[in-house]
Amino acid sequence: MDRRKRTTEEEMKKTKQNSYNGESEIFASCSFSSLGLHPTLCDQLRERMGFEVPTIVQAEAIPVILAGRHVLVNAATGTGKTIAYLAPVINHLHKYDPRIERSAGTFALVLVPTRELCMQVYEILQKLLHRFHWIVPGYVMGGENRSKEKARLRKGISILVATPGRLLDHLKNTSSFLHTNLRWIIFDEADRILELGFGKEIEEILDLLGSRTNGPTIREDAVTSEFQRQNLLLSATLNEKVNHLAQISLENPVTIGLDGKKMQPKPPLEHFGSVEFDVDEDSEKLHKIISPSNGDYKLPAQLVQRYVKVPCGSRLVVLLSILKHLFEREASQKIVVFFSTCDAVDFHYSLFSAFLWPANLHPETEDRQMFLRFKTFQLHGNMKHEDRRTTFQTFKKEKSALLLSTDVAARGLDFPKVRCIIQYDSPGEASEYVHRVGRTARLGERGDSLLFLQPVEMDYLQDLEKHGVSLTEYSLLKVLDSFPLSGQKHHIKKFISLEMHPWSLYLQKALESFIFAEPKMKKLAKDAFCSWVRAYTAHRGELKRIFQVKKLHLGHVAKSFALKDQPSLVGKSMQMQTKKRKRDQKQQGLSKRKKLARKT
Ligand SMILES: Nc1ncnc2c1ncn2[C@@H]1O[C@H](COP(=O)(O)OP(=O)(O)OP(=O)(O)O)[C@@H](O)[C@H]1O
Repeated sequence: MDRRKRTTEEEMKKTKQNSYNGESEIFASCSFSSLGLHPTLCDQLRERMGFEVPTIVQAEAIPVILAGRHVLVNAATGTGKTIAYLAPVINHLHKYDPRIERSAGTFALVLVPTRELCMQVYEILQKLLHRFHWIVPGYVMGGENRSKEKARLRKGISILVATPGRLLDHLKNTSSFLHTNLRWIIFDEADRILELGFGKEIEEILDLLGSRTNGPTIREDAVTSEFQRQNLLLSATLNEKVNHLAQISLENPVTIGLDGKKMQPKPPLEHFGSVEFDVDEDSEKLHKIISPSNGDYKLPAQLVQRYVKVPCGSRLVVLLSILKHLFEREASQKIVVFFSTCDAVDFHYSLFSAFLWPANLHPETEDRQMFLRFKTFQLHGNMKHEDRRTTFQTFKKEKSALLLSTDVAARGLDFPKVRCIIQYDSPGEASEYVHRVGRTARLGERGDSLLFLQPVEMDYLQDLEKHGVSLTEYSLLKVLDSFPLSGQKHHIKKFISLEMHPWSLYLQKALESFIFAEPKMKKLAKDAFCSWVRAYTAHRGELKRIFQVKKLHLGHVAKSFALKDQPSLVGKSMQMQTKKRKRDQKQQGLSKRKKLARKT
């Protein structure tokens, strides 16, 4: 073992002893300077960012990264992974003598899955580099103006944050993009980058940058750095694909946050399709990596996780009632609601922004008031780039607001003070559940999450249990009982069903009348209905067994979009699915009847 390696391991041991002293589950009991960071950078962390001490993941990762090792970090959401990789990179760069210059091009590359995360990391970089003006931060990402990006790359960007598609585009087409000095490649939210289908782009990027550890022979046009390469991979959840990326990009990595988990030998080559590389005994030893499928996901300990069981036809009234209840109970708070499709976000956003209290409920007041009286924002991939950017920035600053979003906001985004996450449409993969709820309860703060499930979807709880995620039931009737009807108090018997609750019936009727009277809303509702059904059929693997469209009553699904009647499902595939569902239902009915006949 060389001296550098030994020192790193000793430092890690020391850090762990310091960190896990029982004082806090989030912060370490050491200082940033004791980790080896330069005093100016420590000042910067304290003065510009307000960070007095490192988090545990930072205390573990920073010395290892400073020592030049490749690293795989698996730590819970909101534990400070961004600083864990940015601080040591900046520390190294600011020490170069002579000082690095813009004209030397890019030294560090941070790859992220979404534009919002790209902006977020870039903004943190700007703050951190305030006193290091010679280290230039920059970003390239989908949706931005290519020629402006080219111009910025030509001038030189020392630390570049990028989404994979756009980066590859510049690597191939921007000849002035200088990366001969590249030393670090960092994959933030590594698993998501791969889930989004960027696997091929990533392999191509690694090849073009000459950074594939033992992949196919490096391409002739690949430019290798004069520096020793150091690659870092980070995520709160890992999967099989990350295993592969780790194998082709990390060399003898130090794993952080994977203690006690089962190590998995390198899988057979054919498993990864396009990738072929030689396996010898040494590399076999080097490339041992976690098998996350066997492990529990890490969730913030203080997060309170609940589920609510709601029949399909009552979903919308329950969502509106819960939101109203939560904001009235605590006026100043932020909530994020996750939906499965862009159309669903559009519909609910328009509805929440326009729906008024029904006129007959408060006849004494002349002006009808908004049903939900808090600022509402929407975020999804079909929005204009500029609108996405504005929403992201504004919601960040708001003290009290609601964000309706697709999974575009599920990863890495750090919206301060989000108090509650509602998963109105279930997330699918358990890892996605973990990231969605990870937008709250960040850095030891309080946080609640609520998962909507239909009675036919309850098995999903078992799927989450397999990953160590367990939820308790939310008591909904109390919330519904708290709404008055025309000034009368309704005395509800405890056993009344949700669908028959007077408040549910009343609100559903009001919503349906509202949608019926507004052609624009009706169109949005229909579109949302169709894409929701399509998304429901797209669940993969094990989850297909739980989320079966044929178990749904499409009339009730329509009700959840405040539609009185079920719209025709446009598109051939949908028509075929409906026919199949009806056929299946008929057959099920027949066999049930047969069974009954046999019994009696
Ligand atoms: N040492 C620190 N002291 C105080 N706050 C910190 C410290 N480090 C990071 N933070 C803050 O903690 C929050 C979470 O950090 P960050 O977004 O890096 O978490 P993460 O682990 O990357 O989360 P995710 O897995 O969701 O991407 C941010 O608001 C960040 O500013």
